[in-house]
Amino acid sequence: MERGVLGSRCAAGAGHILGKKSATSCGKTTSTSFAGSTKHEQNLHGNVKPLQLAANGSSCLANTSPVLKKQRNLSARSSSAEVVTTFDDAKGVSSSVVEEKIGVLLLNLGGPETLDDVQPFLFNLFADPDIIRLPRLFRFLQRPLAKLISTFRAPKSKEGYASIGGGSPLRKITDEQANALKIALEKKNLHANIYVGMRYWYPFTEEAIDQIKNDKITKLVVLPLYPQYSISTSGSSIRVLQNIVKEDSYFAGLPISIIESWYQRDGYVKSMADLIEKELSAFSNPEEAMIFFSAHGVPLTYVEDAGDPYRDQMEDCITLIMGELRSRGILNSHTLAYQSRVGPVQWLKPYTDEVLVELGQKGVKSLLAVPVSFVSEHIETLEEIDMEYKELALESGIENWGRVPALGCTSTFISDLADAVVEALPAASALVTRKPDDTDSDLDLMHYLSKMFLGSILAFILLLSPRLISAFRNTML
Ligand SMILES: C=CC1=C(C)c2cc3[nH]c(cc4nc(cc5[nH]c(cc1n2)c(C)c5CCC(=O)O)C(CCC(=O)O)=C4C)c(C)c3C=C
Ligand SMILES: [Fe+2]
Repeated sequence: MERGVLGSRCAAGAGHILGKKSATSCGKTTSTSFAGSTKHEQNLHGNVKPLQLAANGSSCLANTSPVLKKQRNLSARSSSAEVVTTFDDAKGVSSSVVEEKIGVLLLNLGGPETLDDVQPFLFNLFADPDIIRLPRLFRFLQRPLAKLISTFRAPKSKEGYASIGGGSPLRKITDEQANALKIALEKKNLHANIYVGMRYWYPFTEEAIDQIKNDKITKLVVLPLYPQYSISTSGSSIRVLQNIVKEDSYFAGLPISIIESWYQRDGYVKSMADLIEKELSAFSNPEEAMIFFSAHGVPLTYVEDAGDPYRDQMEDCITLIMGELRSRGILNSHTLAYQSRVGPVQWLKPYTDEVLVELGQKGVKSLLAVPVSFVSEHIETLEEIDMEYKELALESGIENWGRVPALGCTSTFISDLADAVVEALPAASALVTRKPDDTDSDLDLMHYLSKMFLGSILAFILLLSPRLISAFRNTML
């Protein structure tokens, strides 16, 4: 992992842990279980799943088929300590108090905070095997390739970040959401520590996970801040956790419940519909405006070859939001397109930029853009949609342009996320892990050395070859 100033920001990461004192100041409820037995309630909540590792240690979440069911509403369990009643031989019943410390880990992408952070941030992103999926045989190229792509991509990305104030707002917004979630949970009588773990920048997921261990959390709910599941987003962050669970006995025994996706929750759907309804009313002829859902894309192979449920979930999400709007008598036309493609491969279609031009040519005059794959403002809303796509739309003949803001800390939305956490808690169970054996570590060392060797040769060749570089630049930018 590449870090801007190594070590110096770790303290900032620790600042993202909210409510460390809560465990001592909360109420109790009683639950009864027989000594030694743990109740595993797997798949109880539709999309809430205790994480399981396959026997080969790889994730079985990536190929999870989309879960399109509505979540069941289970009653809230508000506790930070529970009385465990055990049957003590023939003597009778004895009780002991086990302190429960609940943690909620919010997973997000992270973004560069300054322009100097852009290249190392991009390196971390492209070094992720869930972002650039190389065949196993070529995995040794991952880091040299990440170095190369991040170096070439950085100037363009920097321009984007410069135009939105010199850095990503993601950290600040995610911290605000974490605070708001903590308060919403407290209102529901659940006291929890909230941790923020970013995949590619500070505070890194690994830092948050360290802190969870230091705080001796006894039950953890993992909540990716992406409404829909993709291998490249929630999947990638969950993999970081899985890898730690494999190595660490504390995490191997920690009851964890992972909320894989939550776009189908009523609270989210209604909050999105509220925002759309409000923004539509700003048009002089609201009923004429087309609702234009723009989702972040993924390469087509993710969906077609790797079984990523992202596209199915996205389409289902749009159907649910439109259903809610129709039930309110809002009958506007709508469409879905995918934005932000990177590199030479085919991404999910249709592409946002192409659809905007077509709509303009077809005579659409009013358009409301709705970013739908993310719940915070970020470079792709503030720069790509608000600047690039708006300009393209206006050039293409669209006259009236509007954009729905990201949900951010909207109270109905945060309150629903809090409900999702409460509902996920009973499903928490220890993860199934496999300890690496000695042969694995020998192989790992050989693998690592050969990777380093071949990777260095390749980086050397590529960096010395101007023709290759200019061909590469033409495809990546
Ligand atoms: C659901 C959301 C996202 C998916 C899916 C996703 C996939 C994905 N992204 C890239 C490449 C880049 N993403 C970048 C920024 C970025 N991506 C998301 C969300 C999803 N990405 C967000 C919220 C952000 C912005 C963070 C911020 O700082 O505000 C970038 C960097 C910006 C740029 O240069 O455009 C890149 C690059 C790939 C390759 C991918 C799927 C494989
Ligand atoms: Fe992205």
